[in-house]
Amino acid sequence: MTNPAHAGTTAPVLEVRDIVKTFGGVTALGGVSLELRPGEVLCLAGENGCGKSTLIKIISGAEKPDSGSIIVDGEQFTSMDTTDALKSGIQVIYQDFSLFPNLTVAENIVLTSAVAARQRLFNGRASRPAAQQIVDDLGLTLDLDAEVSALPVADKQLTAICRALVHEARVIIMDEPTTALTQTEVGRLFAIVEALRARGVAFIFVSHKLDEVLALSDRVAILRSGRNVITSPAAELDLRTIAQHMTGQVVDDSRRVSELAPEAPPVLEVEHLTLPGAYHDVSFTLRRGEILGLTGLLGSGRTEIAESLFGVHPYESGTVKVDGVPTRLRSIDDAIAAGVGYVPEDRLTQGLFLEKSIADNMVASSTDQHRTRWLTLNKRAIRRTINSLFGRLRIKAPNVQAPVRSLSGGNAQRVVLAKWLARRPKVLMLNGPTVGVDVGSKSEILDILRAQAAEGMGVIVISDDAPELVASCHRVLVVRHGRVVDLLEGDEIGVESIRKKVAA
Ligand SMILES: Nc1ncnc2c1ncn2[C@@H]1O[C@H](COP(=O)(O)OP(=O)(O)OP(=O)(O)O)[C@@H](O)[C@H]1O
Repeated sequence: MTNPAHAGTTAPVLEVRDIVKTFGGVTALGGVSLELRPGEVLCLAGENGCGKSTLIKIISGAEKPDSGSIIVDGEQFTSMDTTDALKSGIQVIYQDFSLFPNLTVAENIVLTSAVAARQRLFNGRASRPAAQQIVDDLGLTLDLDAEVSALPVADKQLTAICRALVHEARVIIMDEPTTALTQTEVGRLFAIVEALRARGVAFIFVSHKLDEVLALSDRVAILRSGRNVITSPAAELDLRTIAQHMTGQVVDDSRRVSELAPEAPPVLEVEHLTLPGAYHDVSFTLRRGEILGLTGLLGSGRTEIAESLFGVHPYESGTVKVDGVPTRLRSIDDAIAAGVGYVPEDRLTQGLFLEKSIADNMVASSTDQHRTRWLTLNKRAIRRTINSLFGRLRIKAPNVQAPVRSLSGGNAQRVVLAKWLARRPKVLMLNGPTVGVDVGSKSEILDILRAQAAEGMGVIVISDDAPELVASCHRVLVVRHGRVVDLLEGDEIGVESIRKKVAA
């Protein structure tokens, strides 16, 4: 959707010229340029590790470039610090929103501007009128006195947007803004973005959910390996073309599920599983070699079901059999011992040792699977597993010894996936396996799951990404208000049918 009032006619509010940034031997940005006009929405897209976050950090003063310049309203900076960026009206809303959980909404909205103005004493009460004005101005219903820790994710995001506006933001950069939102909340966010751009606020969206951001963006800038590939009006691009520019190759997102052997035995049998307040009377069977989708809106109970099967929040009643053996999953240890694995949604905070190497992280929880028959560590097998997973998951890093902390978000996610694959569980559940992962890698990750299933693993993909479910799942369970309400099979599985069932 273009904004004729602003597009192309006015001077840029932000220009980035020939930015170069290296980390040790890695070139994160090899001379990137961009420009952004008032009221414009630019989507910044590219594969994991192509340099998006590094560019954002440089624009917001969190990192210094090796060379290049940033021009805000005609004023040139060779590098900015965070205060320069704030004063120039550049605001970044990261995925975690960087809010203070124990402060109220009003205090959070006003706090950064107080810090930027170097106020020594912050008066929380005095913050209320300024916060109220912004909230009213946007027509939001946000409880200013609520403590941020108690807010749903969408309201936290709105708080972060209001905070950006206190400081007269002229450019708001949003990192994966729609990841944790329901469709209704995405609609509400986009309406706010539309209202703000009409007032001349410009946006950069960094997102892997391209279909969503395409609907809102004027232009799309694509980076590949730290360089500009193309910047083009959104109306002239479709998802397939974007994927091609991002990866440099044709991406296959078609439905590809193998024929299940008629005699494939069940690997997981769940009957009448109930956890009051979360889900009720859930029954299903997963067969060896099968990829089963578990879908539903955020809050439908889909995650809680998986977490119970992994022993995180044990179920209260019902029965579970793994490989035909009745199993009580009271703890994570029980689940792991039974051969059940779970790749959680919030991967970065769960289960990675950031200071340790990729290799160490990959095999951290699979030493038992890598022993010789004399029970000593089988170093050769470990090396083989590490090198094979490093290659198959195309982890972008100089080598397997690089610390996980130095990886881009999407690449760190692959390490978590590698860690679980190294264990070779009987049942692997993955929550949002490709959230935050670029289109090319998404298709590769689905290929890897297909290959694991073909070797006999039972795979459960918990996801609200309909195309991903269609591409990979033999059957799809739909969960609503804590109950399984539908089971889609064969030809019934399509993007529209899944979306309809989920929203019904
Ligand atoms: N602090 C750092 N030390 C070493 N290398 C780094 C550091 N920060 C980024 N890199 C490297 O720079 C490259 C670009 O990373 P960046 O985080 O900007 O990618 P990205 O496009 O945001 O990826 P994603 O979509 O996965 O978040 C990657 O190869 C990454 O490993």
